[in-house]
This record gives sequence, structure tokens and C-alpha cells, in this order.
Amino acid sequence: EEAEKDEYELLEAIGSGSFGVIRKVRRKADGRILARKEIDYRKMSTQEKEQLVAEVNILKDLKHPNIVEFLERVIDRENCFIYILMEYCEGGDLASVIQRHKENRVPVPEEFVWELMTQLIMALHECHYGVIVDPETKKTTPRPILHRDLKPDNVFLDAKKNVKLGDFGLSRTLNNPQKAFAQTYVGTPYYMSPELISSSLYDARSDIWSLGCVVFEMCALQPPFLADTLPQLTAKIKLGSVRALPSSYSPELNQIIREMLQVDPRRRPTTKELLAIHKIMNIGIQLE
Ligand SMILES: CN(C)CCCNS(=O)(=O)c1cccc(Nc2nc(OCC3CCCCC3)c3[nH]cnc3n2)c1
Repeated sequence: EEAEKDEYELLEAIGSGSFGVIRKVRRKADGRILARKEIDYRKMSTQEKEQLVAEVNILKDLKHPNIVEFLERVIDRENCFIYILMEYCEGGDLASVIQRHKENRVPVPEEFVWELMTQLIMALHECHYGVIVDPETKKTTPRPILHRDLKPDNVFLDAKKNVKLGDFGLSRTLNNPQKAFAQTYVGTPYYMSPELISSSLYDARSDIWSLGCVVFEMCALQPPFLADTLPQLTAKIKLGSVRALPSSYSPELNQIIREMLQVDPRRRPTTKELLAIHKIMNIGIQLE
């Protein structure tokens, strides 16, 4: 799938991160606007390159209306770049939405918070409980994918205000050291021990913690745990005491956030349990 380079017209850069630049591009064939992540792999070790290939292969199969769509990978061997083509989210990131509400002192409406939370729960559900179906045998294999980096900067909105969970896993390849259990499974976990599976659930539940932080921040317009130094922050997080949301938000919303922000991961709801909650289920059905 090595398309020639002049298939895309380069537009302005959207932003940059540790991996390189993300740029708006127009696909010449049909004029569709896409986001292209440009990764310079010259400086990458073999292991990092293998990891990047494995993560890209996983992103390729991850198709869900609330996950930023991965379209294509283009390798530019001449300049040692990998281009990752993804859907462009013209509503920008949630960090900017929260910032705007904070500056204008306007609370995010509660129904928008429920919509956003519902769509993120559905996106995480696809990651945590997604399966790979073998085309021949129709056999399904669990394909647990852990986001590990859920934050307002990684959540985007499309033109219709649909929520899109940003590309993920790549950051682990590009700049975070590989965590012992935050493992993305490739292939069939035949030999994976129960405790390793449960710890992957453990990690899945750390995505639920992050979701709780994002939803809290949408309401309070600041994260649940703030501190001036890292040791103070980690102490607050381990204590896990969460202040109440601004009074305009309902007791149900306060409750669901508290459940997601339980210090003990086993006490946090899974996406399955969250989807069963009456209000989430109703919104989820409307959204389908
Ligand atoms: C960090 N932000 C507060 C300001 C930076 C720039 N504004 S913004 O709020 O992201 C913004 C504004 C308008 C459109 C879009 N659309 C968009 N952005 C992506 O990534 C942004 C990138 C992620 C890594 C860090 C740098 C920025 C996409 N990835 C796949 N599809 C994408 N669509 C984003």
C-alpha cells in the first residue's frame, strides 16, 4: 500500500507532539480532508519500529464511530517517514472546548456531558471488549486494546459533534517506556495466564479512571486532582477524594463520576456495567 507521494495536497499543520507533526491534507482523488501524522523513523530503534508497525496494524482493525478512523499508512523510504492518514475532526479537541467554556465562564450543559461520556464509553468498550473474527472459521478472538492516554487533548469532535477517541498506543511506541502490563495484545492470547488477563482488565479499568477524570473536568472545568508538585499530585490521586461538581449538575452525574474515580480498580465499573446504566443506555440507543 505504498501510495506515491503526490496523492495528497499538503495543508496547514494542526499541531505537533513528541511523535512529529499532524497536518491537514486534501486527498486529490476525492478532495476529502484528512489528518496526516508524520513520523520520522530515522531515529527509531528496531524495537520501536517493530512496536510502531504492531500498533499501526492494530489501529487498522479498530473501526468504530467514536474512534478516530485510521485510513492508510504510507512509507516514504526516501525521507525515512511514515505517514499515518486518519479522519480529520473539524471540531477540534476537547481540551479546547473546555478551555473556551472556562474563559467564557459558561458551564458545559449536562446533556452534552452525558452524550460525550456515552460515546467515550462506547469507544472504550470497543477497545476493551473488541474481537477479531477469523473470516474463514468465523471464530472470534478477544483483542483487548488499552488506551492508556485518555485525556481531553486526545478526544476530538467531528463536524456533527460526534466524539472521536484520538489515535492511541502510538504514544507508547514513540515516547512512553513500555509499562509492564499496559500491553497491547497482538495475535491470540492462548498462553496468557489468568492474572495477566485480569491485570489487563486492571489496565482497562485505568482507562475508566481516566474517563472519570475527563468527565469531571468537563463539569468542573478543571481536573479532579490538582497540585503544584508531582508528589502532591500522586498523593491526592492515591487518596482519591473528589470534590462535588458545581451544584447545577445532577446527583446521578456526580455518582457515576465517583464510581469511575474509585481508587480500587476492582470497584470501578467496566464499560459493560456502565453501558447498562439506564441513562447511558437510553442515550446510547438514541445515538445508534
Ligand atoms: C493541543 N490543542 C489544545 C491545540 C492543538 C491544535 N488544536 S486541536 O484542538 O487539536 C484541533 C483543531 C482543529 C482540528 C483538529 N482536528 C484533528 N486533530 C488531530 O490531532 C491534533 C493533534 C494531536 C496531538 C497534539 C497536537 C494536535 C487529529 N488526529 C486525527 N484526526 C485529527 N483531527 C484538532
